[in-house]
Amino acid sequence: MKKQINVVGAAFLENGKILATKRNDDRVLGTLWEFPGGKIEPGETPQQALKRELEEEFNDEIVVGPRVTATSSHEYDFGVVNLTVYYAQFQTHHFDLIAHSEVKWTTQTQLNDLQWADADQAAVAAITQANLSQVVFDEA
Ligand SMILES: Nc1nc2c([nH]c(=O)n2[C@H]2C[C@H](O)[C@@H](COP(=O)(O)OP(=O)(O)OP(=O)(O)O)O2)c(=O)[nH]1
Repeated sequence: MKKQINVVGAAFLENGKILATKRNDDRVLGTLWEFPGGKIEPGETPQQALKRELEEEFNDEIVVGPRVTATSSHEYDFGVVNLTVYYAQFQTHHFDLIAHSEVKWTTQTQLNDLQWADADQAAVAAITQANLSQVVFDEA
């Protein structure tokens, strides 16, 4: 069986726009757009993993909101990525680009103009169809 890689991503929502990020070129899938985040480590909840990753990648504290849609799996040559995306908001605004080469705040329709990693298709489709004004952040 191929290696299973459990990954969590953040769909940051601000003023009706969603943050799309492009990984540094030297990383796996470096030419594609993704939701910032990374692998869930043993013993972590998805929310804890997301907070840790965003501190590592942007040096920011975040609030994790509801899940965008069900976990979706995609088989790459290096393994199977099981991706879960959550809506999120920034609590701090350092926004240091430590692991990314490009970031873009996009409207729902503009999301479809970007070339996303294969595992992201379901989340992108769900966000495109969502009523973003009804996404609630309990902790915020
Ligand atoms: N963060 C993130 N990763 C994604 C998305 N879509 C997708 O297929 N992936 C893949 C790329 C990677 O294989 C994996 C995430 O792992 P990661 O962000 O820790 O990337 P990495 O392999 O560079 O990390 P590392 O082993 O160097 O610590 O999931 C996405 O939207 N966000």
